[in-house]
Amino acid sequence: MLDVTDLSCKYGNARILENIFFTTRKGECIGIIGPNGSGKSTLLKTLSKVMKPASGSIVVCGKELKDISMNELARSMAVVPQDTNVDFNFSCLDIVLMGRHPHLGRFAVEGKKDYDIARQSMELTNTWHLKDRNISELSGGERQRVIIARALTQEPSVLLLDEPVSHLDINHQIEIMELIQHLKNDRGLLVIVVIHDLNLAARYCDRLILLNENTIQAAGTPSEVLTREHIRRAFRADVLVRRHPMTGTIYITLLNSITTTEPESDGKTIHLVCGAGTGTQLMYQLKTAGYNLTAGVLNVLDTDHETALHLNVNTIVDAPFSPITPESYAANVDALKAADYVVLSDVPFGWGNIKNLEAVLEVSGAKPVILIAGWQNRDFTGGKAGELIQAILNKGAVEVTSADEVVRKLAEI
Ligand SMILES: Nc1ncnc2c1ncn2[C@@H]1O[C@H](COP(=O)(O)OP(=O)(O)OP(=O)(O)O)[C@@H](O)[C@H]1O
Repeated sequence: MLDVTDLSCKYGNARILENIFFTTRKGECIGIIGPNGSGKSTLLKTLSKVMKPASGSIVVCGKELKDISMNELARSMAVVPQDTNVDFNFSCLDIVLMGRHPHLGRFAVEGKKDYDIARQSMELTNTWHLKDRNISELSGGERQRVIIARALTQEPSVLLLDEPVSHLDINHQIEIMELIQHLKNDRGLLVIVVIHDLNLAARYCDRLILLNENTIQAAGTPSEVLTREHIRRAFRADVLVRRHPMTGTIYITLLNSITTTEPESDGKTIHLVCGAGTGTQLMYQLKTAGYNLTAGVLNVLDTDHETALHLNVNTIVDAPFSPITPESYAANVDALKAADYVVLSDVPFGWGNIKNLEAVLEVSGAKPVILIAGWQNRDFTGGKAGELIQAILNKGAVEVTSADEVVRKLAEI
């Protein structure tokens, strides 16, 4: 529907984009993402013929873009720019009706059909109540929605939007993204949207194009593109990428800007005994502090096991909900012996994981062991776990109360 082959874009001699290839289909939403200055708006301007490409080809609905007149293009493609400021004193309805101009004859005025289409578009974008207001008096979010209504009034088959939700509150953000979903699903529009919010991109876009370093760094489905590694490289940010249990789409949590991460360790190794989510914050903080981390024994599907996978922590695992096997126990003892320090989270102990305490006891006294307080309330073995922890403390383990304190304590050792 809109196919791009070997496109490159320049401002003067400044090379902005090159080697851009992608194809699109009717009824899909493509998100253009990337760090500031990576060329997202430039790409959109080139696709909409506002800017001439330095080289390459853009084909819209089977025809080379360079051979399509602006008026003809406006009948198949509508654009919602990043800056929706309008300096004229037009009513919102007048602005929306301007979307009909490409369809009208040279001297024709809008008729009932045009009004009906404009009204429909304004109702879809929840702006009909603003029809008599002066566009220059609207809030940024209201104006954005009016400009989207104008774009829809063009009855395009391709809709390009440059950061359409940047001025909107979260409710209106979802409203616009759901409108986009409706337009592609029910009207078969191809939507290409520049979007900064990676979570909205993951949720509403079928495919993403990640621009970085003058070209496409990654393209594909949201889960193919929004990996920790891709985000790290493009945005210089450390994130957690997970699948949302309710929406089923992936979501991203920002952890840290990479430039602020200053390792505090000399590459020492810590073996972490944790489980049931008690190790998640610890793993992240210890990794951020620069320690090499191992963990175990964890059950597959335990929250901490998932975190370990995200953070590339070498982990000894057993099957979900299974007690620790002799093989895992032996591997855990080996990992404990190989580590410089041992950290024991405030994990609840039952008969399934009590062997982890026996393993820690085996190395206690030989190396620093730090444990997080709270075990007294988390002993589901009728006192056996408490006895083992007391024995570990008797061998010189240090008890602290938080993950932050673990990091501080380790820095002191
Ligand atoms: N008119 C112009 N003349 C010269 N350089 C420009 C022009 N417009 C943009 N640039 C430069 O081109 C590069 C890409 O800009 P562009 O606006 O396409 O990036 P973007 O990815 O949309 O950024 P943002 O996320 O900040 O909106 C930037 O380095 C920018 O400074």
